Amino acid sequence: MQKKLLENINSPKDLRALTLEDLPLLAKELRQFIINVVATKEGHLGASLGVIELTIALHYVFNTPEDLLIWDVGHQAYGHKILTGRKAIFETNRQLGGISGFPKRTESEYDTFGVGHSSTSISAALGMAIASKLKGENRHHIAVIGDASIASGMAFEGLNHAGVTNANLLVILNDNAIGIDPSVGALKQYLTNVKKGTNKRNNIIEALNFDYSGPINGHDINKIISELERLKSVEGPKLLHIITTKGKGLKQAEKDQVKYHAPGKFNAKTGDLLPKLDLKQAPKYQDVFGYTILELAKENKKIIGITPAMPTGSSLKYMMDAIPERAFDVGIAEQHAVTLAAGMATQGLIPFCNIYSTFLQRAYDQVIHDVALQKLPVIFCLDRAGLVGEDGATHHGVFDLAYLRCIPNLIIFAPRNEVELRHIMYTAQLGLKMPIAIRYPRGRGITLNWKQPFSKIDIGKGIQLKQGKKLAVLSIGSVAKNVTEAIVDLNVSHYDMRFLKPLDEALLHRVFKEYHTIITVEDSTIKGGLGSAILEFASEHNYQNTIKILGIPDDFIEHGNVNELQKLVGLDVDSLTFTLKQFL
Ligand SMILES: Cc1ncc(C[n+]2csc(CCOP(=O)(O)OP(=O)(O)O)c2C)c(N)n1
Ligand SMILES: CC(=O)[C@@H](O)[C@H](O)COP(=O)(O)O
Ligand SMILES: [Mg+2]
Repeated sequence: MQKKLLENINSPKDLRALTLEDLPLLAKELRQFIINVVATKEGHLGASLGVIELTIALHYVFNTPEDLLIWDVGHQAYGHKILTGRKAIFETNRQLGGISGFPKRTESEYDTFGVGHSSTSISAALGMAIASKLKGENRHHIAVIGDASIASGMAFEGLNHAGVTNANLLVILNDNAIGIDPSVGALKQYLTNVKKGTNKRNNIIEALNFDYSGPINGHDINKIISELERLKSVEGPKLLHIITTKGKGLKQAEKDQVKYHAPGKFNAKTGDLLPKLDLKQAPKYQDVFGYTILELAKENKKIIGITPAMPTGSSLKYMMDAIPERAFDVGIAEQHAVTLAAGMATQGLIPFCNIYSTFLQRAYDQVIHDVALQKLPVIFCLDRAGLVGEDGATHHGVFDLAYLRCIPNLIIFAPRNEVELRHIMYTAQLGLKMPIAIRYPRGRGITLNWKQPFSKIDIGKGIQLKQGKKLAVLSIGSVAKNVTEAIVDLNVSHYDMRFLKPLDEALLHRVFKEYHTIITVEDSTIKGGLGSAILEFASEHNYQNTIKILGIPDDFIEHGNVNELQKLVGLDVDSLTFTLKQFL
């Protein structure tokens, strides 16, 4: 009978008791374990399958958690979670109340740093290494970072600093030549040349004062272990370059690496994706963006599309395929994406800069300093706004309304459905004299016949969706759908504000005069968003109405599916009905 290894491993101590000869079998079991769970529970797949050997080797060679291991982004850390005491609860991955899909400090002492947004690992590991030195503690600090993530500005900042320290820092560059979509940029070309052996003499890592080793085969567990053992005694900053295959061990995942980054449910035995029910469904917002920008760009030659590393996720891919000279994937470089768009806008181009709401947080200064301050008409399309679901606290797009509202010269719009998204994209490219941020949610909308003729939206105008007597509900964005359902049997008015900025003050004066009670609803933090704007309006105009703000509480919201999370924060249909009834 074949030995079973994984079932007896509850911590890296158990792993270290195995012989070197055992490790390939363990790798096989660990891979299968991940495949089996992700096939039914969903999650990120390819990245974890690609680092199975590395994960085992790291916990085998280093004395974790005493030695500090940091996974960049963390979507590749499933093997790490399973080997560090979370095997039995791995089935709860990304589910409400279950473990997080990313390393999280409160979850395990092996998760030394909370991650989710990319390219933070080198800075964090360097910080820890400097701290260890100052405290007189002798330990290793290891950052594992992918080829797409290391191309980000923040990773370079970390490397640049580390190179003038003698910190005990090991950076492992996991090079699989792909991010979510194929990696881009000159660094990718450079790494390809290193792999081919044509660039050995001109090593930018060594130029940054790092001890460089590699590239080595990241699936050869013995080789990695012996290299890690050697590096343990090398002083100062060092970088090990390993070559891996994303999705390693599952044929389809190796072949279609984009799809199997996070494939949804699939057959664990065959690897085939489970067929989706062939229902007539409303489109995903991202697709409405993708098809609409392409449609507009065919007519308006000034339109440019920009995405920082999310061509598939944002659906800018459609334009990249059709008009490659005017659609750019700039890699994981949100700051650059924004300022690039600003530069283009100075020259009369019309850039649509599509960034997930959560990732725009990284380019906040660029939005203020490079775009709004200069009143440059960049069109920001903020996808994945609101609660995104299973990715959880690191990825919810719930701060955008608050962090954007305080910026002068910026129009802020949230479509309540896909048709409104189309119309505002059309409106924005007609020649706004200032920037606009359009924020819309993850997932599908509500309109089957979404491809309606374009029509211009009046900037700063809200609309009334329902007339009632007892109170007024003001909502913004796609949460309007929940409000509409929640008030079917209630005698209340409902207004879609559409614009957070400029506010429709004429509409608000009418509402404040007609209704004593006003309830605001937004799928964004209640600190600083629509509700706050309405309170400010009331205060400025000395209105004494009762105002209740509904939205995301002042807390970080965990992972779970969107319906569960909406319930948790009181934004689902039943909760809204219940709350509104209290005010009738
Ligand atoms: C700041 C930021 N931008 C974008 C993302 C979305 N994202 C998650 S993983 C990923 C690709 C990472 O590629 P790489 O570093 O090569 O790791 P791999 O998936 O290949 O292991 C991207 C773009 C993110 N997590 N953080
Ligand atoms: C790890 C990461 O940041 C991405 O893979 C993210 O999970 C993508 O989110 P979407 O599935 O919403 O595109
Ligand atoms: Mg990669």
